[in-house]
Amino acid sequence: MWRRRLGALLLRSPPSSSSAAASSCQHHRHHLLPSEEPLALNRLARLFTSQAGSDGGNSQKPFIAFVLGGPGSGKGTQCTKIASDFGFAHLSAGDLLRHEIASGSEKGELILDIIKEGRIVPSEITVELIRKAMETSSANKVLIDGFPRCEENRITFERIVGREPDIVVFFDCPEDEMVKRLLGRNQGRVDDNIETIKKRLKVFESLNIPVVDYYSSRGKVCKINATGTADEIFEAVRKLFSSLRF
Ligand SMILES: Nc1ncnc2c1ncn2[C@@H]1O[C@H](COP(=O)(O)OP(=O)(O)OP(=O)(O)O)[C@@H](O)[C@H]1O
Ligand SMILES: O=c1ccn([C@@H]2O[C@H](COP(=O)(O)O)[C@@H](O)[C@H]2O)c(=O)[nH]1
Ligand SMILES: [Mg+2]
Repeated sequence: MWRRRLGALLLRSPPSSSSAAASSCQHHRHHLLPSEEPLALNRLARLFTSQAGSDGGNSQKPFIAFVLGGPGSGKGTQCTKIASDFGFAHLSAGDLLRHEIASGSEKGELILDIIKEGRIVPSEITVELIRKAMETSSANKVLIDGFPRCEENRITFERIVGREPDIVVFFDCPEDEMVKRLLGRNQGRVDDNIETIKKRLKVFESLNIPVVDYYSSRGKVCKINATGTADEIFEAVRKLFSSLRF
């Protein structure tokens, strides 16, 4: 009850952005500019949002940002910059799956077949890889890049990890730009060919957008205009992350 009332008190508008790569964000409890925080309220907030454990208060739950956007929208590129400037651990679901393929496991063979087709790997497999990576990293702020891909992914994450993200960053990019970027990526990915790209775009529209809509309805989505250079886009990203309290 207290926490709910406090949450309502803490809602603030994010700063506005006039840059080309602007962001539009919804209200949520982490949008606090330190300069705007009344001290007492800030202290109360920390008291109520910290997850003190048996170690005397050091075991806080990590701040989780899901990073979504179409194939080639620049999620990986921007996550690298966020990790370096804001100290986040960067967990890319696609990279975890490709790592499993490279391990030569039986599961890896199944994953490879699915990725070649641009389809979605069974939720239990991906969530288990993410859960283990989160446990290993023990970071207090985590970017989960390219996940959840569908509602079932989302529900499985929330069930197994027992958390919702604190924020969802959505990179909004036109299809023709995404296709151009993917065809020029040149990293030898089995899914960077026009046939698979078309399938990935369809899966994105039909299964991933509903996840963005779900989190939008929960006030958690910050949409970033993902056109322009990577540095221009990062200016909008930097403004967003600078406004967060984590
Ligand atoms: N703003 C940009 N302008 C032009 N090229 C870009 C931009 N951002 C990233 N790229 C390039 O586009 C390609 C795709 O970018 P990136 O890998 O970051 O996208 P992604 O969203 O992670 O894609 P995927 O979903 O396939 O993993 C890369 O070759 C990257 O260098
Ligand atoms: O949560 C996920 C993430 C990825 N996949 C599969 O991997 C490829 C590549 O993912 P990228 O994020 O583009 O690196 C994707 O097309 C899916 O086939 C997945 O199933 N679940
Ligand atoms: Mg990527």
